[in-house]
Amino acid sequence: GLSRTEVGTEGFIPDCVVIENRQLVTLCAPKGSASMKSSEKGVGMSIFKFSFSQIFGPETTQAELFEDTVRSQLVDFLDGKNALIFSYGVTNAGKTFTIQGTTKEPGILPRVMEATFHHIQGHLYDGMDLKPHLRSGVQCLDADQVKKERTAKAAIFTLVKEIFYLNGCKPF
Ligand SMILES: Nc1ncnc2c1ncn2[C@@H]1O[C@H](COP(=O)(O)OP(=O)(O)OP(=O)(O)O)[C@@H](O)[C@H]1O
Repeated sequence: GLSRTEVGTEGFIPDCVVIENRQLVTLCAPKGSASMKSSEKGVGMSIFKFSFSQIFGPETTQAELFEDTVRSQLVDFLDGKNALIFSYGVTNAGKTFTIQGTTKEPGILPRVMEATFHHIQGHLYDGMDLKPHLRSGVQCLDADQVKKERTAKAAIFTLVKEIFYLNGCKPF
């Protein structure tokens, strides 16, 4: 399999994190660490192996991760099925980077949004008489209720514009 060692990546000590293959990671306690000292005394272990259904190494691009992990869930979601995608890990592990990403390297969330809106293009309902209700219901509004919704929407847009002005940003 692909054997590679994390070297030079911020925060990793060489040989501490070894991606053995697409399914297996070995973690070795660093020299002098508490785990290493206890294992030398015969308490606990200094090497841990973790297996996963698929490991994506540091060379993985946001686009590759999206295609290999999210795309099929997104296709099912657009077909009406439920899907849950979450990131989990210690602080600084890269959760925000993976989900949100950056302008240059957008993560899962903006990619899902783009694909979703692309998918429903031309099918958007721009009437104001249907309102989402609770988890998956829809409320049909009468003329008076529609008027209230329009007023509330206008108020929100005004508020957002004010916030943009206050922050010195261009309004949309
Ligand atoms: N795959 C990656 N490629 C390049 N840089 C990354 C990657 N993953 C994370 N980083 C960088 O590592 C740093 C920590 O990542 P991030 O903020 O996403 O961690 P986090 O798990 O969300 O942390 P916290 O739990 O503290 O919010 C950031 O500067 C981020 O840009």
